[in-house]
Amino acid sequence: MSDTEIESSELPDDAVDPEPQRNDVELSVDGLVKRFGGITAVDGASFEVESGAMTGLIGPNGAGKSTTFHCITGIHRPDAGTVRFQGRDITGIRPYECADYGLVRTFQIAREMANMTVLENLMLPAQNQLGEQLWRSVLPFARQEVEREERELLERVWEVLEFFEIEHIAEEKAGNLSGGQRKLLEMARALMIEPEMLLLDEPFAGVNPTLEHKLLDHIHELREEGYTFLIVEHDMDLIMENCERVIVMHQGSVLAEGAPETITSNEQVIEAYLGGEV
Ligand SMILES: Nc1ncnc2c1ncn2[C@@H]1O[C@H](COP(=O)(O)OP(=O)(O)OP(=O)(O)O)[C@@H](O)[C@H]1O
Repeated sequence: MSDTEIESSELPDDAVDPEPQRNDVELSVDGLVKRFGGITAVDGASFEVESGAMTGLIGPNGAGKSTTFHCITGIHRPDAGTVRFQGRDITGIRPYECADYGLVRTFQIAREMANMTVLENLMLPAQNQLGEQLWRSVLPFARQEVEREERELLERVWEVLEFFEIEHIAEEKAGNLSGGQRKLLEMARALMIEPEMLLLDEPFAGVNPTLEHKLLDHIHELREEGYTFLIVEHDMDLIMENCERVIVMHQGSVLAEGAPETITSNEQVIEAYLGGEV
């Protein structure tokens, strides 16, 4: 036995996991509960997301998908349950801590960002980490460091712009973009934080078919590079065609989980969610 290994007999009983977490589980949600007054938005949801996979989270309106996203990324504090990212308990952490760990969700471009250019919008997420301290802008050595970091940041911005093929709109105000271009920008912003896992909330809403294909190509390309995706989306066909696994939420909990073909033939799903139309 190596120094780092611990015999299970040395562990307290409650530390012995009868089903140890597989290495390839990127995110696990266990018994998540979130209430708003008398409404239980998430009611004991449990699921796992595999590393490097594209997983779809679907369910009818009000099923609790967005609230689950908010609980995972620290926007809401869950009333019960645990969230683990890469094996680490991240339940109830702050959104910025979540991003620091590499778990990032896309955000709609806020109204105050609409007057900023695409370039400025991309600089912002990473800029918080740079040149913030006064001493760094005053001391000559630190100033050089800040300048170097800013140069690197700008290089990264252009890399991301090129990846999404939106260099031509770099100087455009975010408020003037089409719905599809905004979605590209939202994802580009998330990539600036250099995440390992991306949570996308309806990334294709309001996107025309051409841009939808482009966005999907980018997502697949990123997936091949090793990024993990969890996507909330209402377009069922799109999820079934593009995700390896699908989680179905209904009334705050997980009704079914599995490969797309098992989901479309699951009677409970057909009954409760698809209304018998599949
Ligand atoms: N901040 C809140 N305050 C009160 N109730 C809320 C709040 N957020 C969500 N809810 C309620 O919780 C339930 C789940 O909502 P949620 O938005 O998570 O569902 P959803 O599956 O994302 O729905 P949709 O597909 O329509 O976006 C709904 O009944 C909703 O009205």
